[in-house]
Amino acid sequence: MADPIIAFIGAGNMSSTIIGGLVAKGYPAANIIATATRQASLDKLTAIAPVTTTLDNQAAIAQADVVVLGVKPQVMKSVCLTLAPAIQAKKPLVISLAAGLTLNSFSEWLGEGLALVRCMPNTPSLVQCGASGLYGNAAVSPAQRDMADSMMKAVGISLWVEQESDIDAVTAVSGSGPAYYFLVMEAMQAAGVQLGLSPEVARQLTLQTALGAATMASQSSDEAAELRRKVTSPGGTTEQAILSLQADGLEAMFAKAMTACRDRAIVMAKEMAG
Ligand SMILES: NC(=O)C1=CN([C@@H]2O[C@H](COP(=O)(O)OP(=O)(O)OC[C@H]3O[C@@H](n4cnc5c(N)ncnc54)[C@H](OP(=O)(O)O)[C@@H]3O)[C@@H](O)[C@H]2O)C=CC1
Ligand SMILES: O=C(O)[C@@H]1CCC=N1
Repeated sequence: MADPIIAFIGAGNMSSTIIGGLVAKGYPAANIIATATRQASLDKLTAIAPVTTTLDNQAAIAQADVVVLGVKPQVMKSVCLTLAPAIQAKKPLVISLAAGLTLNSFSEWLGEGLALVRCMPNTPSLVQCGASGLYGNAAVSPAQRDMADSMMKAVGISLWVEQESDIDAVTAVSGSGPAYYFLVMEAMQAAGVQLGLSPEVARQLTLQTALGAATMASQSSDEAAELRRKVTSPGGTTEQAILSLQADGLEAMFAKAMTACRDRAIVMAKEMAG
């Protein structure tokens, strides 16, 4: 099916970045409907993308081939219980963006027999540089799998994982990952200022360096470790920075942080199940 009608339930940070990315890529805005609880949120969305909006979730679902659940995990159960009759009547492909929440929970809340996909996207979808992990249940048809895949590929890369629990690892790597890079940028900018640069110069150099390093790493046949080696002259300046970061346990810090992220997804699933 070309350009299915997609209803986004929830028009917050994540939905609006996917919608903005889709429309910027040429997906017809007329085929996208978004809902929220506050009209102000919908007005904010239509300022970036001229999609159809409504405060009526049921009306949105009645027209949809794909329903994207973009509300916070904490309210997902209560929202799903109210959506269940409309979803069972229309039987669209249902895609959850929520961290943690399992396909089993969605089957309990929405009823059995639905094609369900868990998608873990990230906010760089807004600039078509998103990275999404997807996992679907057995009811997802090949055509629906293509729909989910095409939707997320329009805003970046989209990879299917082999088991549902892998989505929690995807959350730790790419779902939450942009925040780690933003934190590194904040730290580099602040350190640049401490070393005497103006905030604006430190900011521009930090951002361009992040962009340059990411672009180079994604276009090069060299692994990141080899690219790093090429910057690091023996006895030179970079070596001192890298030795300092490693002595302070950077790798262990990332392993611990990302395990905490993955574990939080598992705990959220348990807290919000039932
Ligand atoms: N932010 C991120 O980087 C990522 C988020 N996610 C997942 O995406 C989901 C959304 O997160 P995020 O966008 O950050 O959250 P936000 O709080 O920014 O957005 C949530 C949206 O849900 C809307 N909403 C709440 N209740 C209802 C309802 N009953 N009917 C319709 N809309 C409703 C809110 O409406 P209103 O605006 O009117 O309050 C709001 O627009 C979460 O499950 C999260 O785990 C996944 C990957 C990355
Ligand atoms: O922090 C969160 O819970 C969401 C999911 C991944 C990114 N943001």
